[in-house]
Amino acid sequence: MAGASLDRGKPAFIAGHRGLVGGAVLRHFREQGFGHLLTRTSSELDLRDADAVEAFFAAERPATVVMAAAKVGGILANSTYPADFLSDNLRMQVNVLDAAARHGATHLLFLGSSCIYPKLAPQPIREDSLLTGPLEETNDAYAIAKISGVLQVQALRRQHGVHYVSAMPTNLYGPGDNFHPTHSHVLPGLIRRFHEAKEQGAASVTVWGTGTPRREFLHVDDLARACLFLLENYDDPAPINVGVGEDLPIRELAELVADVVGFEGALEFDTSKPDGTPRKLLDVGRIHDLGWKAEIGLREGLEQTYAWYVEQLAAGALRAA
Ligand SMILES: NC(=O)C1=CN([C@@H]2O[C@H](COP(=O)(O)OP(=O)(O)OC[C@H]3O[C@@H](n4cnc5c(N)ncnc54)[C@H](OP(=O)(O)O)[C@@H]3O)[C@@H](O)[C@H]2O)C=CC1
Ligand SMILES: C[C@H]1O[C@H](OP(=O)(O)OP(=O)(O)OC[C@H]2O[C@@H](n3cnc4c(=O)[nH]c(N)nc43)[C@H](O)[C@@H]2O)[C@@H](O)[C@@H](O)C1=O
Repeated sequence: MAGASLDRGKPAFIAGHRGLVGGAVLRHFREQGFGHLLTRTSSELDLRDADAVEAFFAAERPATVVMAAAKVGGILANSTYPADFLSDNLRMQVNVLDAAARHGATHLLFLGSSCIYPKLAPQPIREDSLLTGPLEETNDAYAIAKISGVLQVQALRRQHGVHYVSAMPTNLYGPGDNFHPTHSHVLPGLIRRFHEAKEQGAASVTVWGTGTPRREFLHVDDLARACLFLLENYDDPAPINVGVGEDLPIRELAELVADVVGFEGALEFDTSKPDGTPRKLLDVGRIHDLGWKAEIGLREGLEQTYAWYVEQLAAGALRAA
């Protein structure tokens, strides 16, 4: 279904603009001529605080909202802090989506994640797999919060006639990522570990799990393009997948990162760490049919991200995580 027209001159709120996704969306929206972009850091506006969110929307009245603020982390962070991942994300979503509808935001994009689908969903995963089976245990709390967001978008559309939509991106990477040694996702985690091993002349690098799970990786600049594309061209209650349509085993990903970083030692696998879901490849047929496709190849995206990481490290400008 085509999107209802969005006015790029009206105020647009990018929630989570200092994060991986929000940062890329902000850059893209600036380039695309948005005239009035609203941003707040979490210390300026804690989105878990309902009164503060209400006051912000009442004062600023954004017409468009991209909900890219969330408590986010890799497999270990998700499985260690499930209570925080559930309640922080529920609070932020409920506050932002309800206030948006109450204060006249006509367009909103809610970002979910491919982990909302059942652990053993048929591959590639279609949008209609949602709620057809048990979730992956390492991220079930986060997934339930995200599924509630999808339902909230659908309920607000039904009750208030707003043009709110939900996108389900696959695993993301790129400039602005969180490179924390234990709480990050696999790609930034490995970039950092291989880089440090190269610098220290280490003989081997440890990769978590067995190396057999398969994952798909989308560059965040591709996702940012998809976010605007969907706000302008998609107006449907069903969530829509955003991915590349190709995946690879973690072992091959690790070999690729080692090659890009220039680490020539051995790989070891720590099987005491969780593997997570065995495979998570999105079916991207629906978004392809609408006319959007990923453009940045994994090797090219990795080289660009590694160059960015080295530059930020030298400048002491990597985000605190
Ligand atoms: N990274 C990935 O691989 C994937 C991400 N996604 C989704 O994309 C969205 C963004 O993720 P990503 O950019 O990676 O996450 P990041 O951790 O990079 O950024 C999250 C942002 O959320 C903001 N935030 C967190 N807590 C609060 C709070 N209490 N109040 C206000 N703002 C807050 C932070 O703001 P501040 O910096 O000011 O503290 C931060 O900039 C999430 O919904 C996530 O589920 C989906 C699939 C994969
Ligand atoms: C985006 C997505 O992200 C998470 O799910 P995940 O796909 O399992 O993400 P991950 O990137 O953390 O791991 C992918 C695979 O890689 C392996 N792995 C190897 N070495 C490292 C490593 O060094 N760090 C990490 N994190 N993983 C490693 C790891 O063992 C696993 O097999 C959820 O939080 C979920 O909620 C979510 O939305």
